[in-house]
Amino acid sequence: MAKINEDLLKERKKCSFNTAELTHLLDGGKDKTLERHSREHFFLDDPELRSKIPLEYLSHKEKYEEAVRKSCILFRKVQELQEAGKGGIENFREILGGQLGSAILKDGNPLTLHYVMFIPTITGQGDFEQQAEWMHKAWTCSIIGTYAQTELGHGTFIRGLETTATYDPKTEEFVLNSPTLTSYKWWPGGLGHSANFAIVVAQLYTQGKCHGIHPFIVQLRDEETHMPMKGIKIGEIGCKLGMNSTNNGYLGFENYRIPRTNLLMKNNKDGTYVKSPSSKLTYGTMIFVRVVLVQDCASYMKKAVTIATRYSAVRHQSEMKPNCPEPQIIDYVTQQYKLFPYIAMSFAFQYSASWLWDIYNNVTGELESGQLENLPELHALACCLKAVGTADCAAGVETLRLACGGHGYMTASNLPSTYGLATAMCTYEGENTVLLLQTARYLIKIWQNKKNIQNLPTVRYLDNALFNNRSYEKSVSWILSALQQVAAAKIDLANKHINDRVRQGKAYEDAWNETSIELVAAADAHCRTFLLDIFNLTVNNFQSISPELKAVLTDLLELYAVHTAIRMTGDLLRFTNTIGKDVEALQLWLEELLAKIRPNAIGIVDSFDIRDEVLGSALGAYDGNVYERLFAEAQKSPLNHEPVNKSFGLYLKPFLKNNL
Ligand SMILES: CCCCC/C=C\C/C=C\C/C=C\C/C=C\C/C=C\CCCCC(=O)SCCNC(=O)CCNC(=O)[C@H](O)C(C)(C)COP(=O)(O)OP(=O)(O)OC[C@H]1O[C@@H](n2cnc3c(N)ncnc32)[C@H](O)[C@@H]1OP(=O)(O)O
Ligand SMILES: Cc1cc2nc3c(=O)[nH]c(=O)nc-3n(C[C@H](O)[C@H](O)[C@H](O)COP(=O)(O)OP(=O)(O)OC[C@H]3O[C@@H](n4cnc5c(N)ncnc54)[C@H](O)[C@@H]3O)c2cc1C
Repeated sequence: MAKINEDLLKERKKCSFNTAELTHLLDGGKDKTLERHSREHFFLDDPELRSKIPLEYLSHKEKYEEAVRKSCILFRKVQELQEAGKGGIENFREILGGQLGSAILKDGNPLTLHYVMFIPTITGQGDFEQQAEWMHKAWTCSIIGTYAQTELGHGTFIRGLETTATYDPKTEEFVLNSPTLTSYKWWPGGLGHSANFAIVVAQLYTQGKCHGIHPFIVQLRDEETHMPMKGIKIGEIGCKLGMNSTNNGYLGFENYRIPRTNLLMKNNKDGTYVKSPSSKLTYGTMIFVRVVLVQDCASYMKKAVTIATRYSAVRHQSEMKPNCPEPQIIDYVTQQYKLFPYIAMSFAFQYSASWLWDIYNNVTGELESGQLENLPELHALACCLKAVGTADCAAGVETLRLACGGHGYMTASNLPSTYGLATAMCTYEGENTVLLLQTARYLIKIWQNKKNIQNLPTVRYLDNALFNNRSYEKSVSWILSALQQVAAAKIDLANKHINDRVRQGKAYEDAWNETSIELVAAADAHCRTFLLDIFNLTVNNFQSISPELKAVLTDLLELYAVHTAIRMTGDLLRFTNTIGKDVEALQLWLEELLAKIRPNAIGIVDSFDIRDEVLGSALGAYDGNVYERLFAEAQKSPLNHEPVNKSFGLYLKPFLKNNL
């Protein structure tokens, strides 16, 4: 084992709590930690899953080929675990998103959509016979699928998709067509050259009538040769900001025929076209992915904040006092302000993600028995948590990269590619503004009709929050109550402005659009009250943890609360009876909390227990040997493999001669 950096050794001695206790708490128990370790060992210690050359130095094509190689091994290994009875959702969570997946495939996995959307859509939308026909092939990976919904012309407005599936009663087939350039499918992961099947979302036509969008199972490529099927035009969409191994593709159809039975029929039981009880049931896979993405936000944030916090303990810079040694940069309070709120935020997102996952499972259970009443609340919550979680995560990763100064800009820090993964989440699975407007739509409806509100756990606070008006106290409960009042006031005001505009003669839709900046802000505030509420409830409910750990979690909870409140200072002053002096008190409380967390900062990020291979960072490794690792990474540059590059003879030398 490498020698541990002296600063980190000192930091670890300062820690006031048992880091293993926090690790177990975060994992859900010691058994779960051991399970995770064994899973990490199974994947990360497999030499086949390592790359010989860092990805950054490969061409676009080579990156893809290496990603396919690794994805196949990953999937084979997941199947081995399933067969050995060691299966479970955690395996998928870890290798598809989260930490293991992004450690092994830093720039994305071209086969992810198979498990994340193809299989869930067959399960959620297929009838019994269809599941019997397709699930075995999909589970055993005899076929690899993707989810082809977005088109060149439409991603958000899916009712506007243009791909057509027209029923031909003579042959009992659907005929798929891409009538325009804008109707080409565009974006689906793995569609370019990896998948041989896809769920294709298309407008269903029977007897000249359009019945709206429906999902179909479509074969794209020959199962033996992988050549595109006749009538299928397919390829990759090209280079992106990040995720360059995910093989996002395009797809067009020319009179491409598929059997009638490939229309997913869970909601059309007798095989003839019957309108489903809610057209939104077709959107179920999107809810599922939004729910799991919130967990990924916590994972990426933990990873980035571990890297930046360890680096900040090792890095020394400037003089705080004349003639004193250069301090660790973690001792600058501005630096603490860049780091510690994101440590706290990781907890907030983990706890809310876990609540959301439970609510999701309850509601999907109800949907199976035809109960739809709780779907709108789930949809509204999943939309805002996905939007706020991914936005905070991307902004957090960028702040943490900046906190690492120049070295944070190196790919060897692993912060740039983590940002690439995080910022993509803000767009895919529903663009964030659009999702916040979905939440706002729900909140406005609730505001206009509060009859049933006490049965709706995520919004029942709105019943009386408008009049909270509590005077300032230094407590989380005061901040929560103030945030709830802000959310209620924002919803109330947006509702009033919509109504005013309608009264002035505007169409409701125009009034909505003119009020939409306020609506987005209302949804954002509502989401932040939920995040704080759940963090607070979770910490308060921990019964059997040590007082030392409880104290640390309380510090983090308070920091999250105060940080949120300070970010919303204008709203507090505007919508609650907070006054200038209270804001000053909040600021002092924030500074007090940063100082309290400072001695435990390294202990807390150590408790995240993220292996060096997962961090993938010269700046964040457990041993803190930052400079040695940066130097070693530089040696991997192909330019350093020869003393003189051929460009010298070709260009530089003649250029230098010409300038003589
Ligand atoms: C087999 C084992 C599997 C295990 C896997 C386990 C774990 C996986 C773990 C980890 C993986 C983690 C992460 C994954 C990692 C990497 C991911 C890599 C790649 C990501 C792939 C990304 C894929 C995509 O992007 S797919 C495309 C997604 N597209 C969108 O999201 C489009 C967004 N647009 C929409 O959703 C809609 O069009 C809209 C904006 C909502 C508008 O729709 P519209 O019909 O116009 O609706 P309208 O506004 O009129 O509202 C009508 C009404 O419906 C309600 N509504 C809307 N949507 C829903 C919904 N989804 N559910 C319920 N209800 C909905 C809406 O509120 C309105 O209601 P009302 O009239 O007001 O009552
Ligand atoms: C990395 C990545 C992977 C993806 N993978 C897949 C995949 O596997 N399968 C798939 O089908 N798709 C996939 N997508 C597509 C993705 O789901 C869409 O890009 C996303 O839903 C956003 O839609 P859009 O591109 O049409 O954006 P647009 O809707 O065109 O957004 C552009 C701007 O318009 C605004 N806007 C649009 N509508 C409204 C509105 N109603 N009100 C207010 N503002 C509005 C948005 O806020 C945004 O600012 C992927 C995308 C990315 C980036």
